[in-house]
Amino acid sequence: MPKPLIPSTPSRLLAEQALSRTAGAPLLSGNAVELLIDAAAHYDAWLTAIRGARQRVLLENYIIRDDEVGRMFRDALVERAQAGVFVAVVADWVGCLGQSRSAFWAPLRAAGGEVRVFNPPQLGQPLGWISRDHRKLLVVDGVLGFLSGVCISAKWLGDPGRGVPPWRDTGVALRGPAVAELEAAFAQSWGEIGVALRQFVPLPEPATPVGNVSLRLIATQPATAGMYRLDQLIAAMARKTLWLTDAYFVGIAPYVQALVSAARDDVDVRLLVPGSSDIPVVASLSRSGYRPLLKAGIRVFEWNGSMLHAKTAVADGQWARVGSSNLNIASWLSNRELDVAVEDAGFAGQLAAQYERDLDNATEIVLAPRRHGSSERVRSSEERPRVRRSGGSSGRAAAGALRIANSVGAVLSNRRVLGDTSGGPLIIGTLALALLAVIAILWPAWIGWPFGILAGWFALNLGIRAWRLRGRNPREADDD
Ligand SMILES: O=P(O)(O)OC[C@H](O)CO
Repeated sequence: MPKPLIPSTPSRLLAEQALSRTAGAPLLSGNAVELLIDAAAHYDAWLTAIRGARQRVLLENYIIRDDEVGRMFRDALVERAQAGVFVAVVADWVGCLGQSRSAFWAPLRAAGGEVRVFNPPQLGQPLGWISRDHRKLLVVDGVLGFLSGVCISAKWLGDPGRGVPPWRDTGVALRGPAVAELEAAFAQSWGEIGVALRQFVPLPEPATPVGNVSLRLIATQPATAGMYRLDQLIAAMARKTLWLTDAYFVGIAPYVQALVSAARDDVDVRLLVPGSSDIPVVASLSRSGYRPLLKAGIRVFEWNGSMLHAKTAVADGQWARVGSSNLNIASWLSNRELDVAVEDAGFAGQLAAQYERDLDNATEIVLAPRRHGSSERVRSSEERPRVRRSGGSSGRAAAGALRIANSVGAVLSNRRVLGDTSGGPLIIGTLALALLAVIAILWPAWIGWPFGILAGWFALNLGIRAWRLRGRNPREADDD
């Protein structure tokens, strides 16, 4: 019997306080939680919920693609809007870039539905595009809610015709008090883009709780870092096991250190990542971070299917996290994300069992001794099956760029000890800077022009921002 992650009173009260403050989210009891595995199960559950909506449908997703899946959702929303149901959709501008155009939503708007696009590029915010709405959320009638890693695109279903299996992804269906929090999270995104969400007639409280699961709903906004701090805290609190799954792992030093410390305390720490990613550059950056994990005794596995897109964690068979947050700096610090942290042995057990099933289709990465030379090399523990994958695109490259900058910055400022793991990003950084140096010496105008244009662009944006803020009192300006 594993020791529980959160022990009995009074340590429990202290642990709860730490978890609530860190996550910025209270513990909500009386919920029902259902685990959803892979996109087909999600799309079935989501479409059934939408088609059964009687009063309101709130949908927020990073990617909604104009393909057979996207159109199925749009048509279901149109049908509900025509029947008088309030339908509101938030889609992310970067996530949907090249996936769906404004015209895709014309039938829904014509039916009375409302669609808002999160954070398109705008003057006055030259770096504003970095912050994305990465949530995957659906709430129907204020009683049934979903959050997940799954976007709305046929890509998640694979391509049976070409032998591409479906992507591995994870989400949950929620009933109970958590659903009001989901609506509040949606209302916050909605209100950020335009006029606030209308008030709905409150539904009568069910006479008895719909379930007995306690959880925290963590709806992060840029720089609140609730999920980052919670991930660190869980690594510090785990006593027996910490099993992580992530699509775009780009470990930064403080988090890697938290995992290393847990492993050194004999916690069974495992990390499952894609073997074949839709964003190969991020996979390479993930790999370049394996060595310190392996050296500390953390077990790393690469999934052998088409693409592993899930973002989950399970600790000590007691605590489980599911949602949209990847283990990288883009998710932790600059996006709007939505995750649920469940404190329930039954649910955590289900997620742990799924983890073990996933490992059956994964290859362990190990440190193997070299024949000549001193250091060990990172390699697969076995011959791997070749799997076809479908293509993809994403802003997670920004996390990769940050990792390169992090490693190069560490060398230049001498501010942390670099393990031999930083070699990959350092080589990329070295080549990029050497290229820049050659261009600057031989063709200075090639550097001068872009620099001049960039400086001018920033000046223009800052000027516009200053102009908009003129005459406002400092408190209003702070709120902006
Ligand atoms: O950002 P994620 O983790 O939702 O991944 C979306 C990818 O861009 C899919 O190609």
